[in-house]
Amino acid sequence: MSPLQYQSGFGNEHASEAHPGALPVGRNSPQKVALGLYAELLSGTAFTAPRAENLRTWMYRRRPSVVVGGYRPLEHRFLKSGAAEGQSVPPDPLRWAPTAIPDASTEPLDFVDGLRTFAVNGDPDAQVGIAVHLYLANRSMGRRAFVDADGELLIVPQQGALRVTTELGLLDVKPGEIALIPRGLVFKIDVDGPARGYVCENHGAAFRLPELGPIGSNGLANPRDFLAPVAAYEAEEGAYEIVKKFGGRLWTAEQAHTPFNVVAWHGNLSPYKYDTAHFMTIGSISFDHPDPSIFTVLTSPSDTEGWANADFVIFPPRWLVAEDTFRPPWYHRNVMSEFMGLVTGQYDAKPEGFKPGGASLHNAMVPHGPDTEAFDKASNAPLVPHKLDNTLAFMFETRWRLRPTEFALTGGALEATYANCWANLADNFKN
Ligand SMILES: O=C(O)Cc1cc(O)ccc1O
Ligand SMILES: [Fe+2]
Repeated sequence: MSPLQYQSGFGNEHASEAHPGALPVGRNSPQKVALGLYAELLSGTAFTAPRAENLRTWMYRRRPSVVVGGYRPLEHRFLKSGAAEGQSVPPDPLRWAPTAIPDASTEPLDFVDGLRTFAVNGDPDAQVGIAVHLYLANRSMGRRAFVDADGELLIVPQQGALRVTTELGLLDVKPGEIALIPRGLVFKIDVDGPARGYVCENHGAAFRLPELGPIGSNGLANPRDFLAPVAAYEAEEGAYEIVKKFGGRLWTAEQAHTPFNVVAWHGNLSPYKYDTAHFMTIGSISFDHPDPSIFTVLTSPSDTEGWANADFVIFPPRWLVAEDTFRPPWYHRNVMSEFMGLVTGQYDAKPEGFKPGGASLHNAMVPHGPDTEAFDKASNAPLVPHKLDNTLAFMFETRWRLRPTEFALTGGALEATYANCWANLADNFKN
């Protein structure tokens, strides 16, 4: 397959047409759209949201989205939303081993079937909070499409490449890259083998790039490295199943034609892919371990400045050069709640116990930090420049306590003995 084409720039007013002349010029809704198309507006923010935050896109398509059969409930045992669907959470640190991707011959799973919610907070009806899911997929969605009215989806592949088909075009996304799918945009995910990864379903304000403050006008995730699709539509005739997440539940409807029938579009509400290898990482060049906010790729603000509904933070390959410094993360308790995953390699605070495809949750005010092995090693390591390489961990950090789901607590991956990783931290006090 030849590489896909993209348009670059986070939040840009993108414009793309798969047929010349399909995009109206100088207006959005002409009396008759060119080429017999219908105009349809997708609004990701209230019409009257401030201009700097306003998100909307105009689509010019072969049939508008109203042409769909009625929705019926669709059961999904493992998909949960909002704090109310979480379990009461113990004030312990929690960690999970990787969940295996089932074999396609015994348990066929597409991206939607394979969603396993691990932790929830907030309430999708109140547009607050997040849900953290794992996905396990061993087959393509094919003629099945998904649309999430409850939130935007930040997808972090850990194993297996994804072909993401959206109303606005195609994205190829592989481990090390992420995809961002706006709330309400129809998409499907096809795979070419077993696939696994993490999803942050964001019920709150759309993810955006963080302010840079004194860092200046460049750095961290640069806007131009976010790639939006170009317009593309499916030519094949035939029906689709449309699965919609709406009010914490799944619904299914039959549509006699493809939802991927947008011939042209323009606007600033679009899906993106982003390669974390392009993240310009900043760190200490003197001493001390800085706060992990320096690794923020995207942030979803809450109504209180600085207290994010969700931050997406990565721990990519980087140099450690700080002098007279304990270089891994410090021991700490945080009012924010920290859900972590590992795409590849090792995480310096937990070199052995935290595995790619696994996860950890350090909820509000739950103490955590380097395990005994990491503490001993880092306390005695020569402080020469050291490259942390071949690694990618990440964190979904949120101001609201994350409640694990029943699946997370009883599905078999929870480590009963996680807290033992600190048990041998001795009292070394000498007076
Ligand atoms: O707990 C963690 O491993 C995440 C984390 C990393 C870091 O460098 C500083 C603080 C923090 O919470
Ligand atoms: Fe932490």
